[in-house]
Amino acid sequence: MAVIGRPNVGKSSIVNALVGFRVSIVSRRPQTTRHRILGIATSEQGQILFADTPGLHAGGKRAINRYMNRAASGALLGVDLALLVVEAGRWREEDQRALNLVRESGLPCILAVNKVDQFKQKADLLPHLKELADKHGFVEIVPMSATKRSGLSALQTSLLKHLPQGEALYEADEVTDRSQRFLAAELVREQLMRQLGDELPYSTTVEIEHFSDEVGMLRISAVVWVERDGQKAIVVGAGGAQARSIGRAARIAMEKLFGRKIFLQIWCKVRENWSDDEASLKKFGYVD
Ligand SMILES: Nc1nc2c(ncn2[C@@H]2O[C@H](COP(=O)(O)OP(=O)(O)OP(=O)(O)O)[C@@H](O)[C@H]2O)c(=O)[nH]1
Repeated sequence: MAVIGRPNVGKSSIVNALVGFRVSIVSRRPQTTRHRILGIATSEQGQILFADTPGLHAGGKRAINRYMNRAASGALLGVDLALLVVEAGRWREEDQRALNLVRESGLPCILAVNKVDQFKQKADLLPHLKELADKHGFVEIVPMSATKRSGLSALQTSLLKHLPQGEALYEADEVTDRSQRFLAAELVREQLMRQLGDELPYSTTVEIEHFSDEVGMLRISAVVWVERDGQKAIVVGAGGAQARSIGRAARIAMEKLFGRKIFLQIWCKVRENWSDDEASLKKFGYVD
Protein backbone atom coordinates (compact mmCIF):
# COMPACT_ATOMS: atom_id res chain seq x y z
CA MET A 1 0.00 0.00 0.00
CA ALA A 2 1.13 3.58 -0.65
CA VAL A 3 1.32 6.29 2.01
CA ILE A 4 0.63 9.60 0.37
CA GLY A 5 0.09 13.23 1.43
CA ARG A 6 1.55 16.71 1.40
CA PRO A 7 4.91 17.39 3.11
CA ASN A 8 5.20 17.32 6.91
CA VAL A 9 1.88 15.68 7.81
CA GLY A 10 3.63 12.72 9.50
CA LYS A 11 3.75 9.99 6.83
CA SER A 12 7.20 8.74 7.81
CA SER A 13 6.35 8.92 11.52
CA ILE A 14 3.32 6.70 10.92
CA VAL A 15 5.29 4.17 8.86
CA ASN A 16 8.09 4.01 11.45
CA ALA A 17 5.59 3.59 14.30
CA LEU A 18 3.84 0.68 12.58
CA VAL A 19 7.07 -0.96 11.34
CA GLY A 20 8.59 -0.51 14.82
CA PHE A 21 11.89 0.57 13.25
CA ARG A 22 13.17 3.90 11.94
CA VAL A 23 13.18 3.01 8.25
CA SER A 24 12.35 6.56 7.14
CA ILE A 25 13.90 9.75 8.46
CA VAL A 26 11.84 12.40 10.22
CA SER A 27 12.32 16.11 10.83
CA ARG A 28 10.12 19.10 11.52
CA ARG A 29 10.99 20.47 8.07
CA PRO A 30 8.76 19.75 5.06
CA GLN A 31 10.22 17.60 2.26
CA THR A 32 12.41 15.50 4.51
CA THR A 33 11.64 12.24 2.69
CA ARG A 34 13.06 12.31 -0.85
CA HIS A 35 12.75 8.69 -1.96
CA ARG A 36 10.10 6.03 -1.98
CA ILE A 37 10.95 3.71 0.91
CA LEU A 38 9.48 0.32 1.66
CA GLY A 39 8.57 -0.33 5.29
CA ILE A 40 7.58 -3.87 6.28
CA ALA A 41 5.34 -4.36 9.33
CA THR A 42 4.86 -7.99 10.35
CA SER A 43 2.60 -8.99 13.22
CA GLU A 44 0.54 -12.05 14.16
CA GLN A 45 -2.34 -10.54 12.20
CA GLY A 46 -0.39 -10.27 8.96
CA GLN A 47 2.25 -8.40 6.99
CA ILE A 48 1.72 -4.86 5.68
CA LEU A 49 4.04 -3.37 3.06
CA PHE A 50 4.15 0.43 3.18
CA ALA A 51 5.57 2.57 0.42
CA ASP A 52 6.49 5.76 2.29
CA THR A 53 6.72 8.63 -0.19
CA PRO A 54 8.02 12.20 -0.44
CA GLY A 55 5.39 14.82 0.38
CA LEU A 56 3.53 15.94 -2.72
CA HIS A 57 4.24 19.62 -3.20
CA ALA A 58 3.71 22.49 -5.58
CA GLY A 59 6.14 25.34 -6.21
CA GLY A 60 9.53 23.62 -6.19
CA LYS A 61 10.77 23.94 -9.75
CA ARG A 62 14.09 22.10 -9.55
CA ALA A 63 14.69 18.65 -11.03
CA ILE A 64 14.79 17.19 -7.51
CA ASN A 65 11.25 18.49 -6.83
CA ARG A 66 10.01 16.81 -9.99
CA TYR A 67 11.79 13.60 -8.96
CA MET A 68 10.14 13.69 -5.51
CA ASN A 69 6.65 14.28 -6.86
CA ARG A 70 7.18 11.47 -9.40
CA ALA A 71 8.35 9.12 -6.66
CA ALA A 72 5.19 9.91 -4.68
CA SER A 73 2.60 9.69 -7.44
CA GLY A 74 4.31 6.61 -8.95
CA ALA A 75 3.85 4.78 -5.66
CA LEU A 76 0.13 4.55 -6.36
CA LEU A 77 0.78 2.25 -9.30
CA GLY A 78 0.71 -1.45 -8.53
CA VAL A 79 -0.57 -1.20 -4.95
CA ASP A 80 -3.90 -2.37 -3.52
CA LEU A 81 -4.66 0.46 -1.15
CA ALA A 82 -3.82 4.12 -0.53
CA LEU A 83 -3.32 5.69 2.87
CA LEU A 84 -3.83 9.44 2.59
CA VAL A 85 -2.35 11.29 5.55
CA VAL A 86 -3.53 14.79 6.53
CA GLU A 87 -2.95 17.01 9.54
CA ALA A 88 -5.96 17.43 11.85
CA GLY A 89 -7.58 20.83 11.42
CA ARG A 90 -5.75 21.76 8.22
CA TRP A 91 -6.68 21.32 4.59
CA ARG A 92 -4.42 22.99 2.04
CA GLU A 93 -4.15 23.12 -1.71
CA GLU A 94 -1.47 20.41 -1.54
CA ASP A 95 -3.81 18.09 0.42
CA GLN A 96 -6.34 18.50 -2.36
CA ARG A 97 -3.65 17.71 -4.92
CA ALA A 98 -2.80 14.48 -3.07
CA LEU A 99 -6.49 13.56 -2.88
CA ASN A 100 -6.87 14.21 -6.61
CA LEU A 101 -4.08 11.74 -7.34
CA VAL A 102 -5.75 9.14 -5.13
CA ARG A 103 -9.02 9.75 -6.97
CA GLU A 104 -7.34 9.32 -10.35
CA SER A 105 -5.76 6.06 -9.18
CA GLY A 106 -9.20 4.62 -8.39
CA LEU A 107 -7.69 2.89 -5.33
CA PRO A 108 -9.65 2.36 -2.13
CA CYS A 109 -8.31 4.91 0.34
CA ILE A 110 -8.05 5.09 4.11
CA LEU A 111 -7.71 8.61 5.52
CA ALA A 112 -5.37 9.02 8.50
CA VAL A 113 -6.09 12.30 10.31
CA ASN A 114 -2.76 12.67 12.12
CA LYS A 115 -1.57 15.07 14.85
CA VAL A 116 -4.93 15.12 16.66
CA ASP A 117 -2.84 15.90 19.78
CA GLN A 118 -2.31 19.37 18.31
CA PHE A 119 -5.95 19.93 17.46
CA LYS A 120 -6.95 22.79 19.72
CA GLN A 121 -10.74 22.59 19.83
CA LYS A 122 -11.48 18.97 20.72
CA ALA A 123 -15.22 19.67 20.36
CA ASP A 124 -14.61 20.60 16.73
CA LEU A 125 -12.93 17.30 15.87
CA LEU A 126 -16.18 15.50 14.98
CA PRO A 127 -17.44 18.23 12.61
CA HIS A 128 -13.92 18.38 11.12
CA LEU A 129 -13.95 14.63 10.47
CA LYS A 130 -17.38 15.00 8.88
CA GLU A 131 -16.01 17.73 6.57
CA LEU A 132 -13.16 15.43 5.55
CA ALA A 133 -15.59 12.54 4.99
CA ASP A 134 -17.55 14.73 2.57
CA LYS A 135 -14.49 15.24 0.37
CA HIS A 136 -14.22 11.62 -0.82
CA GLY A 137 -15.63 8.13 -0.31
CA PHE A 138 -12.82 7.02 2.05
CA VAL A 139 -13.21 3.39 3.08
CA GLU A 140 -12.30 4.46 6.61
CA ILE A 141 -11.21 7.56 8.52
CA VAL A 142 -8.81 7.11 11.43
CA PRO A 143 -8.02 10.03 13.78
CA MET A 144 -4.61 9.44 15.32
CA SER A 145 -1.32 10.74 16.62
CA ALA A 146 1.87 9.03 15.48
CA THR A 147 4.04 10.73 18.09
CA LYS A 148 1.63 10.08 20.99
CA ARG A 149 1.07 6.58 19.59
CA SER A 150 -2.71 6.92 19.71
CA GLY A 151 -4.94 5.38 17.05
CA LEU A 152 -2.10 3.20 15.75
CA SER A 153 -3.76 -0.12 16.40
CA ALA A 154 -7.05 1.15 14.94
CA LEU A 155 -5.10 2.13 11.82
CA GLN A 156 -3.33 -1.22 11.67
CA THR A 157 -6.65 -3.05 12.00
CA SER A 158 -8.30 -1.06 9.24
CA LEU A 159 -5.29 -1.49 6.93
CA LEU A 160 -5.37 -5.25 7.41
CA LYS A 161 -9.12 -5.28 6.87
CA HIS A 162 -8.87 -3.52 3.51
CA LEU A 163 -5.75 -5.21 2.14
CA PRO A 164 -6.15 -8.41 0.11
CA GLN A 165 -5.05 -11.67 1.71
CA GLY A 166 -1.90 -13.28 0.36
CA GLU A 167 1.36 -14.99 1.22
CA ALA A 168 3.85 -12.90 3.21
CA LEU A 169 6.50 -11.63 0.79
CA TYR A 170 9.19 -10.89 3.39
CA GLU A 171 10.65 -12.68 6.41
CA ALA A 172 9.24 -11.59 9.78
CA ASP A 173 12.50 -9.84 10.77
CA GLU A 174 12.83 -7.79 7.57
CA VAL A 175 11.83 -4.14 7.99
CA THR A 176 12.83 -2.52 4.69
CA ASP A 177 14.21 -3.34 1.25
CA ARG A 178 16.77 -0.53 1.58
CA SER A 179 20.44 -1.32 2.27
CA GLN A 180 22.36 -0.25 5.37
CA ARG A 181 24.39 1.95 3.05
CA PHE A 182 21.24 3.80 1.97
CA LEU A 183 19.97 4.09 5.56
CA ALA A 184 23.37 5.43 6.67
CA ALA A 185 23.20 8.22 4.07
CA GLU A 186 19.65 9.01 5.17
CA LEU A 187 20.68 9.28 8.83
CA VAL A 188 23.35 11.85 7.93
CA ARG A 189 20.77 13.71 5.83
CA GLU A 190 18.35 13.59 8.78
CA GLN A 191 20.87 15.57 10.83
CA LEU A 192 21.36 18.07 8.00
CA MET A 193 17.57 18.59 7.97
CA ARG A 194 17.49 18.92 11.74
CA GLN A 195 20.61 20.95 12.45
CA LEU A 196 20.94 23.36 9.51
CA GLY A 197 18.78 26.46 9.34
CA ASP A 198 16.54 27.87 6.65
CA GLU A 199 16.99 26.78 3.05
CA LEU A 200 20.37 25.08 3.43
CA PRO A 201 19.07 21.50 3.98
CA TYR A 202 17.44 21.65 0.55
CA SER A 203 20.81 22.29 -1.10
CA THR A 204 22.41 19.25 0.52
CA THR A 205 22.54 15.57 -0.25
CA VAL A 206 24.64 12.73 1.08
CA GLU A 207 26.69 10.15 -0.76
CA ILE A 208 28.33 7.20 0.98
CA GLU A 209 31.86 6.95 -0.41
CA HIS A 210 33.03 4.04 1.67
CA PHE A 211 31.12 1.42 3.66
CA SER A 212 32.91 -1.60 5.09
CA ASP A 213 31.94 -4.25 7.57
CA GLU A 214 34.97 -4.74 9.81
CA VAL A 215 35.57 -6.76 12.93
CA GLY A 216 33.41 -5.19 15.65
CA MET A 217 32.30 -2.19 13.61
CA LEU A 218 31.04 -0.60 10.41
CA ARG A 219 33.43 1.93 8.86
CA ILE A 220 31.54 4.59 6.91
CA SER A 221 32.71 7.62 5.02
CA ALA A 222 30.02 10.09 3.86
CA VAL A 223 30.22 13.10 1.59
CA VAL A 224 27.79 15.96 2.20
CA TRP A 225 27.30 17.66 -1.18
CA VAL A 226 26.30 21.33 -1.25
CA GLU A 227 25.85 23.75 -4.15
CA ARG A 228 28.12 26.68 -3.18
CA ASP A 229 31.31 27.42 -1.25
CA GLY A 230 29.38 29.60 1.23
CA GLN A 231 27.14 26.64 2.04
CA LYS A 232 30.16 24.43 2.65
CA ALA A 233 31.46 26.96 5.19
CA ILE A 234 28.17 26.70 7.09
CA VAL A 235 28.04 22.88 7.02
CA VAL A 236 31.62 22.66 8.29
CA GLY A 237 31.15 25.45 10.85
CA ALA A 238 33.78 27.31 12.87
CA GLY A 239 36.72 24.99 13.41
CA GLY A 240 34.63 22.11 12.02
CA ALA A 241 32.16 22.27 14.93
CA GLN A 242 28.98 21.97 12.86
CA ALA A 243 30.24 18.99 10.86
CA ARG A 244 31.34 17.30 14.09
CA SER A 245 27.91 17.83 15.63
CA ILE A 246 26.17 16.39 12.55
CA GLY A 247 28.57 13.44 12.50
CA ARG A 248 28.15 12.72 16.20
CA ALA A 249 24.33 12.69 16.07
CA ALA A 250 24.27 10.60 12.86
CA ARG A 251 26.74 8.10 14.35
CA ILE A 252 24.61 7.67 17.48
CA ALA A 253 21.49 7.13 15.33
CA MET A 254 23.35 4.55 13.19
CA GLU A 255 24.62 2.66 16.24
CA LYS A 256 21.06 2.47 17.53
CA LEU A 257 19.59 1.41 14.19
CA PHE A 258 22.24 -1.14 13.18
CA GLY A 259 23.15 -2.35 16.68
CA ARG A 260 26.83 -2.01 15.74
CA LYS A 261 29.72 0.22 16.65
CA ILE A 262 30.18 2.83 13.90
CA PHE A 263 33.24 4.72 12.76
CA LEU A 264 31.89 7.64 10.72
CA GLN A 265 33.83 10.25 8.76
CA ILE A 266 32.11 13.18 7.07
CA TRP A 267 33.43 15.37 4.26
CA CYS A 268 31.75 18.33 2.61
CA LYS A 269 32.14 19.00 -1.12
CA VAL A 270 30.65 21.43 -3.62
CA ARG A 271 28.85 20.48 -6.81
CA GLU A 272 27.17 23.50 -8.31
CA ASN A 273 23.47 23.21 -8.99
CA TRP A 274 23.33 19.44 -8.29
CA SER A 275 19.64 19.59 -7.31
CA ASP A 276 18.61 20.86 -10.74
CA ASP A 277 20.94 18.71 -12.80
CA GLU A 278 19.71 15.31 -13.98
CA ALA A 279 23.19 13.75 -14.22
CA SER A 280 24.10 14.79 -10.67
CA LEU A 281 20.76 13.54 -9.36
CA LYS A 282 21.45 10.14 -10.93
CA LYS A 283 24.93 10.04 -9.45
CA PHE A 284 23.49 10.76 -6.00
CA GLY A 285 20.89 7.98 -6.23
CA TYR A 286 17.80 9.93 -7.29
CA VAL A 287 16.86 7.35 -9.89
CA ASP A 288 13.32 6.39 -10.87
N1 LIG B 1 2.34 16.87 17.29
C1 LIG B 1 2.57 15.87 16.43
N2 LIG B 1 3.62 15.93 15.59
C2 LIG B 1 3.80 14.90 14.73
C3 LIG B 1 2.94 13.77 14.69
N3 LIG B 1 3.38 12.94 13.72
C4 LIG B 1 4.48 13.51 13.19
N4 LIG B 1 4.75 14.68 13.79
C5 LIG B 1 5.87 15.62 13.52
O1 LIG B 1 5.67 16.22 12.25
C6 LIG B 1 6.93 16.45 11.61
C7 LIG B 1 6.94 15.80 10.24
O2 LIG B 1 6.89 14.40 10.39
P1 LIG B 1 7.31 13.40 9.22
O3 LIG B 1 6.97 12.04 9.67
O4 LIG B 1 8.71 13.69 8.78
O5 LIG B 1 6.29 13.91 8.09
P2 LIG B 1 6.24 13.48 6.54
O6 LIG B 1 4.82 13.61 6.13
O7 LIG B 1 6.88 12.16 6.32
O8 LIG B 1 7.10 14.67 5.91
P3 LIG B 1 7.80 14.83 4.44
O9 LIG B 1 9.09 14.10 4.48
O10 LIG B 1 7.95 16.31 4.34
O11 LIG B 1 6.85 14.30 3.42
C8 LIG B 1 7.99 15.91 12.57
O12 LIG B 1 8.48 16.97 13.35
C9 LIG B 1 7.20 14.91 13.42
O13 LIG B 1 7.78 14.70 14.70
C10 LIG B 1 1.82 13.74 15.62
O14 LIG B 1 1.04 12.81 15.68
N5 LIG B 1 1.69 14.81 16.45
